[in-house]
Amino acid sequence: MNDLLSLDHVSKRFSKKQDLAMRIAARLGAKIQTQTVHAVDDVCLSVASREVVGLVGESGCGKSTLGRVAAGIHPPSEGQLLWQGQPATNTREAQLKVQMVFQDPMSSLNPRHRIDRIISEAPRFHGQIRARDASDFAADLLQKVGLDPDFRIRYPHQFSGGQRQRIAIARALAVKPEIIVADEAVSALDVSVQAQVLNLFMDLREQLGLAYLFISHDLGVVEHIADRVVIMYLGRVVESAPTETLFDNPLHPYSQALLAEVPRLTTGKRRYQPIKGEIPSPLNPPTGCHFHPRCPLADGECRAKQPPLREIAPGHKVACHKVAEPKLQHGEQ
Ligand SMILES: Nc1ncnc2c1ncn2[C@@H]1O[C@H](COP(=O)(O)OP(=O)(O)OP(=O)(O)O)[C@@H](O)[C@H]1O
Repeated sequence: MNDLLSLDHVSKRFSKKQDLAMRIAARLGAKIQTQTVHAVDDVCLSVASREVVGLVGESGCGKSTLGRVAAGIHPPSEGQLLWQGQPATNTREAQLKVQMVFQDPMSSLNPRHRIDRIISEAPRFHGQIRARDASDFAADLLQKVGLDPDFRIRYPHQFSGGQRQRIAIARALAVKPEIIVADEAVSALDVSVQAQVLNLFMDLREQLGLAYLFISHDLGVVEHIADRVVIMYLGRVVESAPTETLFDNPLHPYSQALLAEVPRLTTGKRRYQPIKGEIPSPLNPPTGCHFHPRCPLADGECRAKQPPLREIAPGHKVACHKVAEPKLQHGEQ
């Protein structure tokens, strides 16, 4: 498959906001050290045409930040974005090719604007449609996402959560993207509505040839929708594999622990130990392998050395000192 979007050794750091006490102390002349949050740390990730990549990990591991970097909302602190192999940051077209759908459509849809304005705003701004075509344009997109075209004259508060998420999807589609970054896009919806919106994502993939970076903490949803799964832990990718491979044979102790938390998924499969302890602070990440303080296999090497992400089978990459190198077949280099 040809990669559309690639994140090449991308890191994203934030300066931690100072709380009130720190700001007052700073005003009084105290020397306050700025703390740095290592939200995303040296991540390589790609999304191919029509591919659904599931991005999974506990809260705070950097999924949303990575999604925002992929969608061009946050510039990376290090590394770069490539669109079809070319640096993407300078071309407006490349930025429009990746659109984002968020968890809470109520806060991302302007409550004072009519739906036709919300949907047509970006393509009008970018000169893709004329003002007089905006209403028909919105009606057409509403139909594409399974809503009544007459809804275009209504306001966001007049819709249910599932309908608002469809409107957010229509707005994302308005600039003709090739990749949608869906950030916990079904997490706030009831289970039956979740299934409908997931089906809509899959229908749009068929109809429009879309690819997705699908961010979710819900492994059940990811198993259902993704072709490939990327597991993040404290800003780094720890494992990446085709979905079936990852669910049948997770290799990283963190991936195994995540799967152990979903009983339905482990039925009839190998049993793994659930994860213990809290995710450490990205302000002061552990040395070596970030997962070592919670890992049952950790030893001195894990505490001292960061494991590289190695390809141990075609398409299956893992960053763990304890996963053995694959044995070379006779005649292989
Ligand atoms: N704008 C920001 N300024 C400072 N710190 C931030 C900012 N955005 C995210 N962070 C921090 O970066 C880390 C990763 O956050 P992020 O939201 O990307 O994780 P996540 O895996 O998506 O978690 P969640 O599922 O809870 O959203 C967290 O420690 C978070 O507090």
